[in-house]
Amino acid sequence: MTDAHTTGPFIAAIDQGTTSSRCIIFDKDGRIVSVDQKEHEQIFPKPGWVEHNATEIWENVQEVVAGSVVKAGITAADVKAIGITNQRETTLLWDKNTGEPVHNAIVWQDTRTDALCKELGRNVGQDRFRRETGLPLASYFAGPKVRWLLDNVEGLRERAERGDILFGTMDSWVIWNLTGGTEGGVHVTDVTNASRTLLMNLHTMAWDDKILASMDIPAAVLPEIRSSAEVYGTAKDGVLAGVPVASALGDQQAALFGQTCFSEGEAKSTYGTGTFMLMNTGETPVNSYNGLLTTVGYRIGDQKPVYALEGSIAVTGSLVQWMRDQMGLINSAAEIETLASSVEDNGGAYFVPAFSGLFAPYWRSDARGVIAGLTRYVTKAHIARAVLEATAWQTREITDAMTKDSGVELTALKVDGGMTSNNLLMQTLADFLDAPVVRPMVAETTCLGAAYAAGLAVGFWPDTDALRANWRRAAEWTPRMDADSRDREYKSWLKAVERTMGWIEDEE
Ligand SMILES: Nc1ncnc2c1ncn2[C@@H]1O[C@H](COP(=O)(O)OP(=O)(O)O)[C@@H](O)[C@H]1O
Ligand SMILES: O=P(O)(O)OC[C@H](O)CO
Repeated sequence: MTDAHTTGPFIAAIDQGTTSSRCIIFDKDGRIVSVDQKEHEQIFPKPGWVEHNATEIWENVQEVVAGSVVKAGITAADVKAIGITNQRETTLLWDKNTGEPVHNAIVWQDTRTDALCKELGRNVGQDRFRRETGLPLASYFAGPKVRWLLDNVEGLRERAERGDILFGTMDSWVIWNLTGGTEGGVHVTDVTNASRTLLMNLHTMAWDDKILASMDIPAAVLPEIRSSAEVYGTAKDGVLAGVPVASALGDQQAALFGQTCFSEGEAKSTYGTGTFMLMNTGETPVNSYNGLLTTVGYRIGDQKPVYALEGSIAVTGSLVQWMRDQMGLINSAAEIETLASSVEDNGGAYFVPAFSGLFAPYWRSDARGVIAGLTRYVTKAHIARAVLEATAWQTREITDAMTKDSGVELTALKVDGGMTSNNLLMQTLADFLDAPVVRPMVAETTCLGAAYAAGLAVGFWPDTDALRANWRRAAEWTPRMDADSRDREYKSWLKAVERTMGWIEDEE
């Protein structure tokens, strides 16, 4: 039921994430009224391959939307808009006549397109992609995954060229289904999601014909690129039938929006399956010379797009999951804090979780995970500590690169995401960054950002200033580590990172 102090109307935000889908109902003060969430299967067909069943995902989305509406005790009439946010880059092709996916979705962590990316680099050139799209040529992004599907699913290329096949990241898939699917569903994506495909020109905000040709991807499969905050259509069926679908943002951009980082130089870091730090760089794209991505932060209606620099880390929370599920060293994610707190330090061990290669600032697909510095002294508690430190050191490498690229010194870091409930990790982060780390009252900033964008689109909130007023600090960690220890430990971490590189040979 709704909180006694909460009266409608409301905004519903759907977050289609890597491990789960959730729906959160928010009130006008940006407070959570209800939440419903459901996990989906992670499919690992081969080493380095990660897939999702998109039909399962759409069923889960419908379930959590219904669940959150029931828990809130409201009806569609109380909901002014639906906002969408999603795991980015995860790639799906489906048949527009049947609504059936032609293959499982290929997840952002999947490395099967490594060889293809190397080939494209040789034939087309790395620089061209960086210049036009803001991204390095890497298996992380959607474009090469589309090409892989067209090359590997029998008969697909002909169907795609005939115009029967639609491509989308999870935002497009959810919006198409929500707005009617085969019965007139709208095929759109927003600028933030499109900026993760390697196919959108960052300067024109349109699909880049030359890049499409070099990747051999037919334009017929592509969704229309729209802003992040506007009405794309209305929900056709289900408990929210008739409600406008009014925003879409990749989840990390949504978190930037939810953390109200609306001014140049403001940054946030989200600690979930992976970790993604974004800094608002204003209305002009900033090129990175230090391994970051240039991406679209958001675009509200027909206003100018706002750009961001991003540091992406592939493996953080998923390393904790791996410790739990594959290693059996902990029973729950939260237990890693108890285990790691039972020792004073890492016992000399450093864990570099390059499971999907290394993302920012290295972009090395030939790297694989390493635990360095092992001696018989090291216990599972030291490894637990090294696991948490890995997240903090990887963040430090990103903040160093951000400072070099933007010239902005980090004065404090706004954080959110599932891992921020770990106090030891947050303290370690403040220590390694030598800067305060602050967490807002509403830790669900991803959904909040999608709700804010949808609310702006339908006039539920007047402007971004009204949203800023909702941001409140809940917790803060300040640095306690001496500079000598920090520098010494950082050096050891960087040595361990070097050991991960070159593990995968070209022919593998
Ligand atoms: N107390 C904790 N300590 C460390 N990691 C945690 C803790 N609680 C959750 N996690 C990790 O956080 C991730 C879940 O966070 P969430 O923000 O829900 O992720 P996502 O949106 O990527 O699915 C999981 O990978 C989990 O292992
Ligand atoms: O679903 P998350 O929170 O793990 O986020 C995934 C990112 O969008 C990948 O780029």
